Amino acid sequence: MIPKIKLFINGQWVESDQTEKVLNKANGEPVAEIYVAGLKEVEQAVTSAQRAFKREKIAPYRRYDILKRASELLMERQEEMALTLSLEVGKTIREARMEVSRAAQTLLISAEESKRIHGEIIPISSSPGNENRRAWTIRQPLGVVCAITPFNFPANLTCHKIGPAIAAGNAVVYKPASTTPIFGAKLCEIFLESGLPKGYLNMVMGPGSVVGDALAKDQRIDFYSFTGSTSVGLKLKNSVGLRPVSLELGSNSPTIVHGDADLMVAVEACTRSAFANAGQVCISVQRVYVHNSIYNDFCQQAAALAKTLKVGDPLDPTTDIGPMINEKEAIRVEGWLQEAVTEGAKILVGGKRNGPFLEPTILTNVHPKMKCSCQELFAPVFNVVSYNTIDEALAMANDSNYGLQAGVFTNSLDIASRCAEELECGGVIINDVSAFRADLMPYGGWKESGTGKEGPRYAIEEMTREKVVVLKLKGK
Ligand SMILES: NC(=O)c1ccc[n+]([C@@H]2O[C@H](COP(=O)([O-])OP(=O)(O)OC[C@H]3O[C@@H](n4cnc5c(N)ncnc54)[C@H](O)[C@@H]3O)[C@@H](O)[C@H]2O)c1
Ligand SMILES: O=C[C@H](O)CS(=O)(=O)O
Repeated sequence: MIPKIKLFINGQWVESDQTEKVLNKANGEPVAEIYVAGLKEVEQAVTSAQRAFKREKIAPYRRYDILKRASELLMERQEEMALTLSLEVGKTIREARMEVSRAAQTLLISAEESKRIHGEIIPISSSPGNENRRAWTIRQPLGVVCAITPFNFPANLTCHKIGPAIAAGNAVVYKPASTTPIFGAKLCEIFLESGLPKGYLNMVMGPGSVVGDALAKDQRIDFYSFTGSTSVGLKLKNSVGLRPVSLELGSNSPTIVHGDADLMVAVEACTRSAFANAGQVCISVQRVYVHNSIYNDFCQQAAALAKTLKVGDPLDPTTDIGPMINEKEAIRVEGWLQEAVTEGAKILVGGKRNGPFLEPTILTNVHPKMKCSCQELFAPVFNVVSYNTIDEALAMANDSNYGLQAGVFTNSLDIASRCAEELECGGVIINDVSAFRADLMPYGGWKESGTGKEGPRYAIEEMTREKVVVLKLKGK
């Protein structure tokens, strides 16, 4: 008997008129049944959040306690949560355990940041004629935050929204991806147990085109924190009007491997990272630019390493690569690979599909206008392209509609400094791949990779607003 998962509204578990199955992504078997929100439940969830926010403000020290406790409870349930992620996303159990511990860290960082939200004293009397005035700023929560998350990291990316939102004093209406909602429901259990007042967290599940659209249209929501594809993010931004929105969107991230790099370090990092989470990572290694002096060795070593990686049951601790989110996505990528080969690309290793499973694949002889290069692959595939000068590498890396993060392997400080300054993206990772992220660092894209920054401290800034207060003293 598979569990039936209810919506979470105003501290209560709520049924609706419709249900949908959540599938095990490796074998297609149902692992849970979720109640799907209708317009009525969406309305109730937003009402609950707004009433909670108006009913009581949670003092920062209590926000700290609640978030810290939630982090502890998440770690106490790590194995259960990792199994959930492995089943509903298809990520390997090793990756799933790692994600749960990162999510717990994200909540802990949010807890710590809840104690550091403050304004500043404005030296207003330094402006002539204002000697008898005093001024300061205060930073206040926005009110109701809508958190919409993608399928690929349902633990960490959800905690990157709910954690800062609560740390900042907001109430939350949360919509997980309809394909991977189970973790989110368990997170609501955790926040209930951690003492979060009812109504401060509400979860509605269901298709983005219905539930997501209804949330976008609800004028009572003060801020949207969206992570997902560029196309959906743009649609949401166009729906919400003047209300603030944070968009963490797509990418086709580059990594440059210069001739002076430590070859094996770069091969290991690029190859293992490109295939992590079956390549379904926004900052995944997709375009690798290698100096021509080491290009052949890089390709040979990367192909050899790729051949050793095990594709299979994500619950098997020896598996390196699980299935993609569904067979339709794997077929999309298979089509892109065939198109690339028709246009002259070479499959160095991999390329075969078995249902939702795709072999780790490396492409060479790729042209920048091929979909495998210029669009977001979001699959266990990466391209290797050679270059002669760093100018060429920078030009190719920047030749993208996206700009999330980039990696650069070099032992030259001058090359590293130049890349840091000239790469057009939100983050440059020196001597590691584009896919590096520490959860406390500022994180967010340029161009079509989005707007706004995550990382608890930065998300809190976006989920609060500053007000200046000026006091005129009675004096002379
Ligand atoms: N930049 C980042 O931090 C980051 C992180 C992870 C994933 N992503 C991106 O997410 C994408 C993959 O995730 P996905 O397939 O779940 O993305 P998606 O855009 O299909 O869905 C993301 C979320 O939006 C919801 N949604 C769909 N239509 C909506 C609408 N009309 N209104 C409101 N919400 C709607 C979905 O239900 C889901 O919860 C990739 O493009 C990836 O790059 C970005
Ligand atoms: O998919 C992109 C995410 O940002 C990955 S992570 O959870 O931040 O590592």
